[in-house]
Amino acid sequence: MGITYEDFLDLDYEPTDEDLVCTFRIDPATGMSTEAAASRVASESSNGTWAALQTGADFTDMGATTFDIDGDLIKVAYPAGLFEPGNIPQVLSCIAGNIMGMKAVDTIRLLDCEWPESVVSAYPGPLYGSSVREEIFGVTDRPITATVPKPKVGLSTAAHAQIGYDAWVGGVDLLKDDENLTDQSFNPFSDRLTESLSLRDDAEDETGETKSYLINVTADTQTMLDRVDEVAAQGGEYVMVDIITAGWAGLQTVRERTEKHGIAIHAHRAMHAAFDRLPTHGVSMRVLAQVSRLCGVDQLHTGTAGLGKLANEDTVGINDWLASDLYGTTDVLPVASGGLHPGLLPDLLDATGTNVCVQLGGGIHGHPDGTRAGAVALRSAIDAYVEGRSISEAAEETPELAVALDKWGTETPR
Ligand SMILES: O=C(O)[C@H](O)COP(=O)(O)O
Ligand SMILES: [Mg+2]
Repeated sequence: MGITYEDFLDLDYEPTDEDLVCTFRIDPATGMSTEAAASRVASESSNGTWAALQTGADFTDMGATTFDIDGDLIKVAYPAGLFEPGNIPQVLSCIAGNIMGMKAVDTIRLLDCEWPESVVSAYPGPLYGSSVREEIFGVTDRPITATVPKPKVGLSTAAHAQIGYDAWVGGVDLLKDDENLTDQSFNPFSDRLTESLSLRDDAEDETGETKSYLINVTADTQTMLDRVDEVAAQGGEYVMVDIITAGWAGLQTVRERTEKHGIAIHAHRAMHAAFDRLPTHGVSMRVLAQVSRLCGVDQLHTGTAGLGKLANEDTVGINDWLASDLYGTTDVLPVASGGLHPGLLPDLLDATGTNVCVQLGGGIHGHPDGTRAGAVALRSAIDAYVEGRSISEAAEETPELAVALDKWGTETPR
């Protein structure tokens, strides 16, 4: 039986509960009909190719079906049996593999996936999700907060830990490594872990509040596992992984190890914009977030609803999906980060709600009176929002917030 690409188009097909349904936006190549391009997408991403096959060999039909075409949007149904259980790299090699570069389409963007339970049940999902707020910090009614020491790299270990201390005693919950700080000579991983957790303990003693640290373990997989073990041995509650640059396979292996230690995963998405920034091509952040939830990250950067320094994106829509029911899979706590300062908090929290983590780097360490004042300004803005007080009222009671508002107002930085 020859397979030709017309075999992959059936506008009468009704997807089953077992199918993974993907929505793509396509721009057919010149001279190619939308139907032909849509069929090639289903073919190349499942079991077909450009030529009609005449092998004559028997095979299990794992072909996908394009079943809906609506303008430049198409829907493709994939049989669950096409996907190896628990193997995200293989799933993405199907639904975001060759089709991203094939000539049959000038551009193509994977917009959304509707995941069947049979695929989802093969993944661990998050260990904590948004319950990190209560389970780790005992917080139920406010966002948790984080800060990245700046300059993002180059600080000595002692300076990094001291900045963390100043932020913790100022009211911030989490110290966070930046995405490109791992184990460099100026700030070695093990030293940074030990010194930061030691000052974390001091800050807890001083404030009576739980404090924690998002240390970046990103590296080759074995090194990441060793670092997870090291964090666990030193009493850390989190690890941070640059999930795009570390890769999905590495993340899945780290997730297996964090399960053993009861450690939460903070997912930074550096390099995501290589896939999701162009509206006509690539893989949407919505799909990257879906895959991250299956792999089991607890916290994930999802943008700032257009308010910060990063390009605008569907932060709220992605956050809603991360909180949605997915056959009982634990949710993910969204992280708003990138160009935020206290003056933006009311609008941000109006958009995202308070079941989030809010990270400020420059918005704390750029405070005219330094890190501790910047942390006080952030925390007072958060507390005011939760208590229903306006930020200007809060500023009358908290001079550090007044100084931050005087410096940055409510303007969005670039
Ligand atoms: O890693 C991040 O999220 C950013 O580096 C945040 O830094 P910023 O708050 O200074 O933009
Ligand atoms: Mg950063």
